[in-house]
Amino acid sequence: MTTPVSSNTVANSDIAIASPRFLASDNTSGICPEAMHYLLQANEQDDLAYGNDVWTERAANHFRTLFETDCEIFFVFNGTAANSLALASLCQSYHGVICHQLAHIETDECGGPEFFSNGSKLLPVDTPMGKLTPEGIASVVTRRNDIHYPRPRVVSITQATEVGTLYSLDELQAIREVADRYDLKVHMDGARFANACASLNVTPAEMTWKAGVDVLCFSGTKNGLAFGEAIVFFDHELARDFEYRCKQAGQLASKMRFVSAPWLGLLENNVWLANARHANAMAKRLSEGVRNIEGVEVMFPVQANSVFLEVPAVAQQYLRDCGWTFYTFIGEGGVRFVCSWNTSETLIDALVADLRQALAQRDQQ
Ligand SMILES: Cc1ncc(COP(=O)(O)O)c(C=O)c1O
Ligand SMILES: C[C@H](O)[C@H](N)C(=O)O
Repeated sequence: MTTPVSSNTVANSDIAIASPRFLASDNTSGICPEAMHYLLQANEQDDLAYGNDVWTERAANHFRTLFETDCEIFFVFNGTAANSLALASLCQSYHGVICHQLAHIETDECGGPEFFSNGSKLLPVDTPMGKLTPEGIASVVTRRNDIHYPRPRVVSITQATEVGTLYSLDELQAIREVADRYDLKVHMDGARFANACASLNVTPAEMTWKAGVDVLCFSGTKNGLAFGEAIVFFDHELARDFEYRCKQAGQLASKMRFVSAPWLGLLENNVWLANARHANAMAKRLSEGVRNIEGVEVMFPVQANSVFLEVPAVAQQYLRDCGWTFYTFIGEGGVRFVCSWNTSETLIDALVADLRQALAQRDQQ
């Protein structure tokens, strides 16, 4: 494999050095200007600590307007904390949490949900497209009813899923119906909630409490914040004492205003939606750009901002040599690219060109 001649390689002495290009995750993006504006605004003067500041109240009230209901909001640092603490508030240690086998809580949170719930067991299900189904949920609940097996208590769904697919409102409703049948709570990992709303063109209320979701973990990190996730409880009883759980877990920031205020940058003027729409559009551009590249396959329907591609190993190395960063350990293998609020058309077109070059070179070998 000769040294790549991608546009991204800069001749430097006798070797070409590719500057890194980031599409491995929406976690690599920067802070969007609107969020930065409020971060600086919150820095203009001192304020009360531990969430008692005016910015945290403003942001929480904005969420209640956005979700069209009197929900309870808690701001934490990252998604693993959000999911782990939310799940811990929904079940006891002897309960089980039904999730997809590709769920982030199962694959990428290092046992956080089990740890913070003092032992609630994740009960993974293998169903198509990274999505739980009513039948899959029922199969877990009815699998056993003896005292030796944890009692299923929660259904955890990820919207958009870890493989970039979406639950329709009807599918969410069907999951709510099976949850009611078996007395289960519904948790939504909304790491890419904004992308799902944008793609389905539905309101946050329609995709949560109106579809029977009890608690949502809404990621700001992946939508343009430096960090920060909002845990949104639609059932006040489930939120009882949750602030103590956050404090004990080290998730109560003393200068909470710097976590909450940037959310105003996303929530005002629906910047969260515009950021998500852009990321989704870039994912679509990528998936359409590679459609006619012989040897590259799109593994899942591109319904949000993630694109999973089957790419031959030698071509993967070519991409790495061109400076592309991507993960291969998520989902069912393949190469994952995730687009963000700031992903440019130029970057996407450069990736498509490098992929085309990679496969052309492979075919010449
Ligand atoms: C589906 C999903 N859920 C939750 C998270 C939260 O993870 P983190 O703790 O890295 O913020 C991520 C991370 O990107 C994710 O992809
Ligand atoms: C690597 C990890 O899964 C992270 N949540 C991501 O999606 O990039």
